[in-house]
Order: sequence, then C-alpha cells, then structure tokens
Amino acid sequence: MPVMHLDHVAVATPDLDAGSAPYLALGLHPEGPDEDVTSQGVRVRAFQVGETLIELLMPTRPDSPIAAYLEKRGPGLHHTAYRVADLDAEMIRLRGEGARFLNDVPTPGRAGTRVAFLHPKWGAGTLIELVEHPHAGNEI
Ligand SMILES: CC[C@@H](C(=O)O)C(=O)SCCNC(=O)CCNC(=O)[C@H](O)C(C)(C)COP(=O)(O)OP(=O)(O)OC[C@H]1O[C@@H](n2cnc3c(N)ncnc32)[C@H](O)[C@@H]1OP(=O)(O)O
Ligand SMILES: [Co+2]
Repeated sequence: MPVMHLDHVAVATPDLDAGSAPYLALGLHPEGPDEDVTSQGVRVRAFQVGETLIELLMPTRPDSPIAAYLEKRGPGLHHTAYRVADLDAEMIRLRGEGARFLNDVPTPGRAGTRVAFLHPKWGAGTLIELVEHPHAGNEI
C-alpha cells in the first residue's frame, strides 16, 4: 500500500484577495505568484502550512468546475489532494478497488503536476484529488 501525503486542501472563492484574508490574518504568506491553470479554468493562490498547501481557487471562466461549485454551494472547502509517486499506477490500483475517477487519464495541475479526481460519491461526500509532482517531491 503506498504512503499517502496530504498535498493540499482547496478552497473555492469568487475573489482571491477576499478569500486570502483569514490566511493572512493567521500569519501565512502566499507561496509564489498566483497561477492560472487553464485546463481547469481556475486561478490559484497557495499558502504553505507545513508540508501541505491551502489552495484558494477562483474561477476564470463560467464553465469552470469552481464556478459551478460557487453557484450551487457558495464559497468553502472544495477538495483534499493526496500526493502519490506514480499517478498512472495508483489509478490502475484504485480502479481495481472499484474507484470511480472523473478523468480517464491525468490532467495538468498547478506547478507542473499531473492530477486526477475521484467522484464525490466514491469519496463518501468529498471530492478527492491525487497529485503527482514532476520531480523529487514525489519521494514521500
Ligand atoms: C488548481 C488546479 C488543480 C490542482 O492543481 O490542484 C485543481 O485542484 S482544479 C480544481 C477544480 N477542478 C475540479 O474540481 C475537477 C473535478 N470536478 C468535477 O469534475 C466536478 O466539479 C464534479 C465533482 C463532477 C461536480 O460536477 P457538477 O457539475 O457540480 O456535478 P453534480 O452537481 O452533479 O455533482 C455530483 C455530486 O457531487 C457533489 N459534489 C460536487 N462537487 C463537490 C465537492 N467539491 N465536494 C463534495 N461533493 C461535491 C454534488 O453535490 C452532487 O451530489 P448529489 O447532489 O448528492 O448528487
Ligand atoms: Co487541487
């Protein structure tokens, strides 16, 4: 069984500056510049907390999954993401356990990562993402 590591906790917000306020008050600082992830229609601002990031996600187009989430549920916790060393192998393993992925194949994520999402029904009511980093960060 692979070791899992909490890579990030994602929060949906309609406004990155307003959404940042609680984290700045907690004394956290953005990790680098905001990043547009065009494949997902989001702009991301990340705050490092230990080995985990809080990622604020703002939609950049109306068909973004984050725009749909904000419309239905309003701002709040969107998903948790777990770092894996080999995403393709982990997708095969989890499919063998009956997991229901939303992607057939990995898609680009933030900072050069490859990511895949599991359906919230499979995640017992939460959206779960798996993340593979492009370099040594995979050694977990
Ligand atoms: C920054 C880039 C990248 C990274 O590097 O980390 C990202 O994180 S991108 C993040 C945004 N991208 C995604 O979320 C992609 C995967 N998501 C999706 O495909 C869809 O959002 C979804 C999960 C399939 C939902 O799509 P939607 O059109 O809203 O479908 P439904 O309304 O039918 O939802 C089905 C079912 O799931 C519940 N739901 C939806 N979103 C969530 C959620 N975030 N957490 C928990 N549950 C969720 C929804 O309420 C429905 O439940 P029922 O009503 O009981 O059927
Ligand atoms: Co994510």
